[in-house]
Amino acid sequence: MAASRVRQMYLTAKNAAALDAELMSSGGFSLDQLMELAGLSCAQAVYKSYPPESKRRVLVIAGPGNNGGDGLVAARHLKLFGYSPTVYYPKRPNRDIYNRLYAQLTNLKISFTDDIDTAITEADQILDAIFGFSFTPPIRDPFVHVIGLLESSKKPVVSIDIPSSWDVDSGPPNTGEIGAGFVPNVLVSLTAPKPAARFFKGRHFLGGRFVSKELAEKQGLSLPEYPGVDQVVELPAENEKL
Ligand SMILES: NC(=O)C1=CN([C@@H]2O[C@H](COP(=O)(O)OP(=O)(O)OC[C@H]3O[C@@H](n4cnc5c(N)ncnc54)[C@H](O)[C@@H]3O)[C@@H](O)[C@H]2O)[C@H](O)CC1
Ligand SMILES: [K+]
Repeated sequence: MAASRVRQMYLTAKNAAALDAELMSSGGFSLDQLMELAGLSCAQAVYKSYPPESKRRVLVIAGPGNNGGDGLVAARHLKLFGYSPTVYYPKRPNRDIYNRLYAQLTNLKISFTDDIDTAITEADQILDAIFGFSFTPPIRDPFVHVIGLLESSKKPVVSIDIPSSWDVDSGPPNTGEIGAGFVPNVLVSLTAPKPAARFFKGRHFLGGRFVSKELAEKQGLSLPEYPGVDQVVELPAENEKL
């Protein structure tokens, strides 16, 4: 009898990128679809963590890649859920998908800001959509300044896929490096948690409900069931897994 492969929950940076590519090739998904589901998951996780009655002013900090795109999608859903999102998007690549998301947000009268210092001061909470699984340290400007502000701010932060500035596979930066003091309150892992999530102690959701049982099996992934129609499932805290 063939030995069965041990299935685990974590996806390295390399495997996350490969799975993403597979979803968009043999999986038949378009990037727009995946990003829409990813961003909707993140908006739902924000809603479950900080309902709009208490923390309405959400600052979405969007980076230059698809993590930033997830943040733009989330901003649109957050507006529809009753929040007042503002977006800081300092590096906007001229790509069709991002241009369309930008148009959707401006049509909903979601404001964009260039003043990150004031925006953080005025926000009730922050959605960190700066970097995801393609981040490679060390961090470059203007995000060095932004991460520094997030380190010193006491505002609650929800991070998409990884806490930005953390290495996807090895976790938080070393003491003294940029981001060493950046500890978000909530993490929304997409598809599957990345190894850095092992170091995360706050509320942890899984989103990106687009992997079939067969594909999970093929990838050696063990993923939890999503409840009902939810786009997120809450995972046990790291210390509860011990
Ligand atoms: N299947 C899924 O789970 C899906 C996840 N999605 C999201 O996409 C990101 C990964 O997106 P990608 O475009 O590959 O990369 P990033 O957004 O992580 O960032 C790339 C971007 O950042 C720049 N960059 C990299 N390192 C640095 C640095 N040290 N300093 C400054 N800038 C840096 C790089 O040049 C690029 O411009 C994944 O995490 C999910 O959030 C998809 O939306 C859907 C499918
Ligand atoms: K992030």
